[in-house]
Parts: sequence; C-alpha cells; structure tokens
Amino acid sequence: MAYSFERPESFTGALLTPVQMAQADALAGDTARLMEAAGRAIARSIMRRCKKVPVLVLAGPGNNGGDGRVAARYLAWEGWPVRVRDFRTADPAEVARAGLVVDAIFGAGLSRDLDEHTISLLRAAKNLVAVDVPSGLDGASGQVRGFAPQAAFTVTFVRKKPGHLLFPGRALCGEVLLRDIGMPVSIIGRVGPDIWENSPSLFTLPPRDTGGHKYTSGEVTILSGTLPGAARLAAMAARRAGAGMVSLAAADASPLPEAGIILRHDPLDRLLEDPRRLHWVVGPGLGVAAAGVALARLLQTPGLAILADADALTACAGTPKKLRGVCVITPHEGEFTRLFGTIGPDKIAAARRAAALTGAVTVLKGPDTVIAAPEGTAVINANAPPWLATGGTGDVLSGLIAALLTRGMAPFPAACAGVWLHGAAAQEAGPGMLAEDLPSILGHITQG
Ligand SMILES: NC(=O)C1=CN([C@@H]2O[C@H](COP(=O)(O)OP(=O)(O)OC[C@H]3O[C@@H](n4cnc5c(N)ncnc54)[C@H](O)[C@@H]3O)[C@@H](O)[C@H]2O)[C@@H](O)CC1
Ligand SMILES: Nc1ncnc2c1ncn2[C@@H]1O[C@H](COP(=O)(O)OP(=O)(O)O)[C@@H](O)[C@H]1O
Ligand SMILES: [K+]
Repeated sequence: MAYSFERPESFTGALLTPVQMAQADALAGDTARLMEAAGRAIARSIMRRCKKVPVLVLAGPGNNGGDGRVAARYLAWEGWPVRVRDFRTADPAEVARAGLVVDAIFGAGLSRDLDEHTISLLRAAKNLVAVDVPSGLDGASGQVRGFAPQAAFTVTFVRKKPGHLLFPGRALCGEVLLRDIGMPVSIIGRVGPDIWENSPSLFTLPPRDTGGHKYTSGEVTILSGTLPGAARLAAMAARRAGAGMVSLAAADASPLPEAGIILRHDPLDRLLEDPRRLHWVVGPGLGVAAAGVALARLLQTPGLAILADADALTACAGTPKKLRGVCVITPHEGEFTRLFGTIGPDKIAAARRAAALTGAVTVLKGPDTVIAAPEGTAVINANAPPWLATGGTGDVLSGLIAALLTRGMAPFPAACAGVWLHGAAAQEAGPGMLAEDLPSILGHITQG
C-alpha cells in the first residue's frame, strides 16, 4: 500500500489564497451574513483577550472595513468605548492615543503597496488587532507591501491564508485566531484548495510489520564522505525512524560508526548489485565532486528512490535538470538559490517551479519549510521551533524522510511527515538541543 497524501474531507488545514477566498465569497453570495459573523467573532476575541480600553477601528474601503464596522457595533453593545474612523481621514495622533486599534483597513483585497498616509496611521498604533491580516501583508505570500504593522493577534475567517504561515507574515500576525463564520465546506471544496498547513491529518505512518524481518522494514544506504558526521546523523535518524537496515557507504576507510550501522567500503557499482538496496541518501557531508559523480551513477540505475541533499544539490548548481529521477530534494535557501536562482517574494511558487522542473518532491527548508509536489500541491510547515536552526538538523531530516520512504510511504507524504516529525522532535527536545538529540526522540514519535 502506498501511504498517500490525505486531504481531509472537512478541508481542515486547507489554506486559501486571497483569490480563492474571493471565489468562495462570490460562490457563497451572502456577504452581509458572513460579514456579520466575522465582525461578531472579532468583537468576541477582543472582549475575551483584552482589557476594556478605548478602541479605535480603522476602516478601509472594502469588506475588511465592513468587518471592522460590525465589530465596533458589537463592542459598543457590550459597553466598550469605541470609535470608527475611515482610514482616508483618520489622524495618526488619534491612533496613537487609542488603547487598542482594530486594523480593518485592507485584508484579502490588498492590490498595491500602502501609501504614506496609511503607513503613518498603522505606525502610530501601539496595540493593534488585525482583521484577517495586518494591512499591507500579502495573504498569498506573507510578504509586506510597503509596510505592515505588528499585530498582538489576528482574527481570520473560514481558513488560514498562506501569508499567516510564511515569514515575515507569520511573525507580524501574532497569534492567528481562525473563526468559523458559516462558510459551507462544500464551497471550500469547489474552490479546490491546493495549499495545506502541515499536520498529521495529512498522512498516516505505516504500522510496523509484525511478521517482518529487518529487510522487510526496508534498507537505507547513505553515502558518507569528507564530513562523515553528517552521514552518521542521517543514519541514526533513519534507524530510529524505522528503517530495518541502514548502511553507510564510504569510499575510504572512515572510522567505525556507532554499533548497528553497517559500514560498506565496496565501490558503488558493487553496492548497486544488491537488488534490496533501493533507498539512498546522497549529499550530507559527501563532498561536492563525489556527490556529483555518485548521483549521476545512481540515476543510471532504474527503480531507486533517491533523496538528494546538501552537496548533491550543490553539485547540480545551475543545472537542476541533473536532478531528474531523484525522488525528494531537501535544499535550504542557499542550496535552492544555487540550483534554481533567487526564490523571490513567493516561496510557494518557487518550490512548485523547482518540483515541476526536477520531478522531485521539493522540501524548501527554513522556519516556514514549504513542501511542493511536482503536480503542484504544496504544504507549509509551521511547527519547527527556532532552536531547530542548528548544525546537522538537516542531515537528520534527510535520514528521517529516507526511512519513511523505505517504510512504504509515497514521496510527498513521506516528506510532509518527515518535516512535521522533525519539528515535533525539536519541540520535545526543547531549547539548547543538538541535532544528535533528535534521533532518540524520533524513535518514539515515528512508530505507526
Ligand atoms: N471571503 C469571505 O468569505 C469573507 C471576507 N471577509 C472580509 O473581506 C475581506 C476582503 O474584502 P475585499 O475583497 O473587499 O478587500 P479589502 O477589504 O481588503 O479591500 C479592497 C479595497 O481596497 C482597495 N485597495 C487595495 N489595496 C489598496 C491599497 N494599497 N491602497 C488603497 N486601496 C487599496 C481595493 O481597490 C478595494 O477597493 C477579507 O479580508 C475579510 O476581512 C468578511 O467580510 C467575511 C467573509
Ligand atoms: N529559524 C528557524 N526556525 C525553525 N527551523 C528552522 C529555522 N531555520 C532553519 N530551520 C530548520 O533547520 C533545519 C536546518 O537544515 P540545514 O540548513 O540543512 O542544516 P544542516 O546542513 O546544518 O543540517 C531545516 O530542517 C530547517 O527547516
Ligand atoms: K486588516
């Protein structure tokens, strides 16, 4: 069974771009009712989370402004001191005096950079709650158009937008509160979301085969080279994540690895004679020249599942088509840029282009890792704590994804599951963790 990508029927975790959100709005038709529900949700969130202070609602020209006006009405009913100002005539000095500013200037309809007057208003706010997104934030990409304020929290509706999860948007939103305003799930289905927030509801980990032996659980071979520690980290992760056999293939006489990792000094051609050796990790600590040669050789052998990382990616800098036939690539931003050119303002579009060009599931790593399938489905990961940004964690991720592949998962869900479990392990390890702390935690969170 191929453990495939699972789209929840409820579309939980689906992300809607501003264009898709507008389509949903048009299909639903009843904007007034949705706006009423949105405004009530904003007011409730404020009343629950904030002290009663004078509130100033900055209202824009579209539905975002409409949501803000409805929220003001509910706040006033509950006895809150609240004023509404049209953003065109509002005064920054008045904004600065407000105890709480509700930013309802622009949401999904943002179509150009903010002008100086709007920026001066938003800059003056000391304590701001954003409606849908902080005004100036592009909901599709998480990029800032001219300026966007820092929100204490953001209330959004129906489904989150990619810009809530992609940096710098994620940081500017503060906590994102997703509120149901009665948009039918069938309409979300008709819009056809193709970007998702990563979570375990998108994949199922294969159960361990109770009647199996080490080879039925799959074998992963990891090429080791100039920095053998990197390959060992990948190997430790692969073993803990349930690969039955893990071999390090080292051309030279590298020092003995940990007990339980098999060290092979055979030439690559010899290793390829074993038909069970289907899953390969190429790149971590291998050396760029060696990685280029090894990758080319592996790609001549049909039927292999190859994960290319680190030096194998650098070896293909400027010639990404050399990666065709690889199953998963895991570039960080530097490796990605060397391969495909600048990422630009839209990280999802960049990852999709790379996946389409190479045919490989592309894991564009970072604090907001994007995983893209060659046919275009994209997933944004948001569970990685900042302390995951430490040397060697990328090697662990490679070994982890390779183990999930060898356990029978298809490449896209294996990549999604690997990235999510990697973040979950780092959360469990806590601040100050090292890459080598992750494998033992993976041992207990990767069992099906
Ligand atoms: N889609 C839905 O299901 C719902 C959406 N709602 C709200 O509707 C919002 C989207 O509404 P709209 O499509 O009316 O869009 P907005 O309210 O974001 O604003 C669109 C208007 O602002 C103008 N504009 C855009 N960028 C500008 C700039 N930089 N400077 C000056 N003017 C600019 C546009 O020309 C347009 O007139 C959402 O963000 C959300 O707050 C809610 O009412 C509830 C339901
Ligand atoms: N600021 C951050 N917050 C959370 N995770 C991060 C951050 N920066 C990087 N990461 C994650 O840390 C890992 C680093 O991988 P990589 O750059 O390949 O490092 P290395 O080569 O040292 O193993 C990736 O999984 C990446 O998604
Ligand atoms: K807004």
